[in-house]
Amino acid sequence: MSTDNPKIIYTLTDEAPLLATHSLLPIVKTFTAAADIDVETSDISVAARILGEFPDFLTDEQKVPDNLAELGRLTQFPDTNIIKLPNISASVNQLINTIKELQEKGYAIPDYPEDPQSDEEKAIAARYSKISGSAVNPVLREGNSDRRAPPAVKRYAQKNPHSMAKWSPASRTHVGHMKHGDFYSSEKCMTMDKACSVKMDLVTESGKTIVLKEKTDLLEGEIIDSMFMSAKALRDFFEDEMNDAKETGVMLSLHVKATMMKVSHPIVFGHAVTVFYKDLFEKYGDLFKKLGVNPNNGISSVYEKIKELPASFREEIERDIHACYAERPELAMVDSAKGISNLHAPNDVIVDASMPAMIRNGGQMWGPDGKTKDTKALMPESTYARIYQEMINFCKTNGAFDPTTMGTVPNVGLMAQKAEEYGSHDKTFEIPEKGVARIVAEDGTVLIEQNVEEGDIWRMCQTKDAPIRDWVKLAVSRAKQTGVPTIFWLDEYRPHDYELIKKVNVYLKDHDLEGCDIQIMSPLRSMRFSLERIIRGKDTISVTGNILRDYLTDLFPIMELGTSAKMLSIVPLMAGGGLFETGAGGSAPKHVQQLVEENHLRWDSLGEFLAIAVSLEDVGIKTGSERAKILATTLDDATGKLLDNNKSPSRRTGELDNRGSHFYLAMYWAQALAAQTDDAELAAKFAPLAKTLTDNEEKIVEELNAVQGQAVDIGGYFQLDSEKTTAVMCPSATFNAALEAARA
Ligand SMILES: NC(=O)C1=CN([C@@H]2O[C@H](COP(=O)(O)OP(=O)(O)OC[C@H]3O[C@@H](n4cnc5c(N)ncnc54)[C@H](OP(=O)(O)O)[C@@H]3O)[C@@H](O)[C@H]2O)C=CC1
Ligand SMILES: O=C(O)CCC(=O)C(=O)O
Ligand SMILES: [Mg+2]
Repeated sequence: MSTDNPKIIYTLTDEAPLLATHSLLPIVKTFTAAADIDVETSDISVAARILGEFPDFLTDEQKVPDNLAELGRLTQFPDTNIIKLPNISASVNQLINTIKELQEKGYAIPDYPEDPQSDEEKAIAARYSKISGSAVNPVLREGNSDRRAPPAVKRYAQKNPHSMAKWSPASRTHVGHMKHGDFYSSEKCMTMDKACSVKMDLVTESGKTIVLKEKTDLLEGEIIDSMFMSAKALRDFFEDEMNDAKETGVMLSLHVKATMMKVSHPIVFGHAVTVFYKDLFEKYGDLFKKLGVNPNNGISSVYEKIKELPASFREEIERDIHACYAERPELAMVDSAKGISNLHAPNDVIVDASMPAMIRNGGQMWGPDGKTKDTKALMPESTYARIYQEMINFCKTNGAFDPTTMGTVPNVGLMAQKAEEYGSHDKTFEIPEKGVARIVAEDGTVLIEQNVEEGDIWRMCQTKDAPIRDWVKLAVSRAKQTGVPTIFWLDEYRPHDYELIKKVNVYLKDHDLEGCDIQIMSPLRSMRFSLERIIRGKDTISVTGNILRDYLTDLFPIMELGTSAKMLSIVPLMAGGGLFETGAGGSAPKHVQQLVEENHLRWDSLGEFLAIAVSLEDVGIKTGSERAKILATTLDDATGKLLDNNKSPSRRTGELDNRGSHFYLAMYWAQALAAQTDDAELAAKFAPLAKTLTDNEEKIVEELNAVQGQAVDIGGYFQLDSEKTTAVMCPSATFNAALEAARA
């Protein structure tokens, strides 16, 4: 059904946010209906994206539309309003598990070809690669990023500080990064003086020319980068760092973003695995190849593939795995109780969340014995790793941050039109043989070339001019609105940043900068500057490229607020629409586990509350709907009250959880609407709901909490049974009836 009503598209995603949606959406729809706003859903879960990609394998009843493509199309229209929840950026392991679940449910989709040989297998692998990794965000993020802690949230954190472990000046924790042979060392860059198309090829030492990417169209003013990571330098780095950790007795951890950097980082992860377990891979190299072990998927791939061997042989290999631990340093664990280490699977430790969690924890991670310890945090690429070392140094000198007094560091991030690393996935290659990697223009001119060796990871990134202009504009507007010093984190010694700096200096002149304090500093100086201010309670806006956007919008919120889930995360689309993201974190797989085992969901939907409010405000501004504006302000009031009254979810089973916090939001929202005087009809409409919820508060909370403690069935992991999940997520008959009555 389509109406002329303003429309908000609410995405259905994965894991904890999808569970929370089953409870929150009926509430939201009850309220938006009063302002004649349609809230439509769009399923972009990893399962739905797989089904959308393979209609030719499905029955007519099973077919689903390609929702992501449709949303991508809609980002180009000014009246588009999308609320985007975090979704799984699937590693190969996650993709395979999703496929398996769907096949078991009767969808005849093809197996994932782990080692595609035939043309048919290669075609299927290419179709699956569209779904793997960070496949959603780059499509929807047709605008730059504005992430910040709203004042009410910041005040709440200052009054109710989360725990912060102590930092000792004697902490041995440090970052290990490459000093040569990484992307930083090899980066070359140029700005296009006219539009053209380029080819990426490799001229091998043996005289062949291998075309790696036939055609990439470039616009005038676009910045392109070429860079490679030397496989040899990377392996030497891992070997040296592992030996150092062993000799000095410090625990080892690896921090990559194999989901978002979906081509390069799984390879980096794979090298870490084969270097750490080098005796194992030397001994069983041929067998592992035959079995299809892929170290890029972690040591879990070995365990998975040896399952098919006779028990005695399998046990021998398992003994050899264990023998490696005697030679190597202790490994940081993801789940020490289950013996799952940092090298188990690449999606288990994701740098943007894992480094802040470690820093918040006094620089410590969990060891195999379940105790927390200092760690050597390996993050091979030095481009961005050094900012973490700067923060670690700061904590060693100044102690842990104090959430009650610290300032805030919001972020304005460049990411539109697949800026920087976002656009590199189809331009990243593992070099098949030694030669010269080249970016060549149509007329045959070689624009950039570099000498590479077999196994090196070579990539090209693109950053278009219009997004850069838009990013500078967004930074200036935040600087003006806040009066806060605004720092561009750009490294003039890095070729890419050098080109960006030239543009930033030009585009800043398009704006009236009266009263603004805007500076450009290297990422290290920017970090230091922001930290010196933050401990004095002062705020500093960070304006960064795409990767630092990702890193900083978990790093600072986790120190300031305890989690990045509480961030306001707006993407003003360049075509005029709005993409309202919820929080800055991910889909919290551990929360699903707790729900399934104990029927308690500790997911905090604060990010959703904030996003819905700005989405409604946007509808109000764009359509002139006063009711939408009232819904937005009353929702913000309700959110503030929820925080003040401590009605956020508890981590502990038996206490108020996600569902209970949604009840309180509904009650406070209805009360605020009933109390407002701008629209008497709206007030009258919500008065009965406000009364019913207020009168039945105790009963509803009791109904919501009583169900906890037992295992529940939601009918799947990647594809939920909607009915079963709704039953689990909406267990209060009294609350359900009240909402239904309000909708009638
Ligand atoms: N925007 C997006 O679409 C993003 C998607 N992802 C995807 O999310 C998945 C998991 O990523 P991961 O790196 O583990 O990061 P997550 O942010 O999902 O998890 C890290 C931890 O942060 C805490 N957390 C995150 N969100 C909330 C919330 N709303 N309420 C309460 N606590 C929260 C949880 O801590 P605790 O366990 O202590 O409660 C959680 O375990 C991956 O598949 C990744 O690809 C990741 C980042 C962004
Ligand atoms: O796209 C992704 O995989 C993750 C994105 C992310 O972590 C972020 O935007 O903060
Ligand atoms: Mg992130």
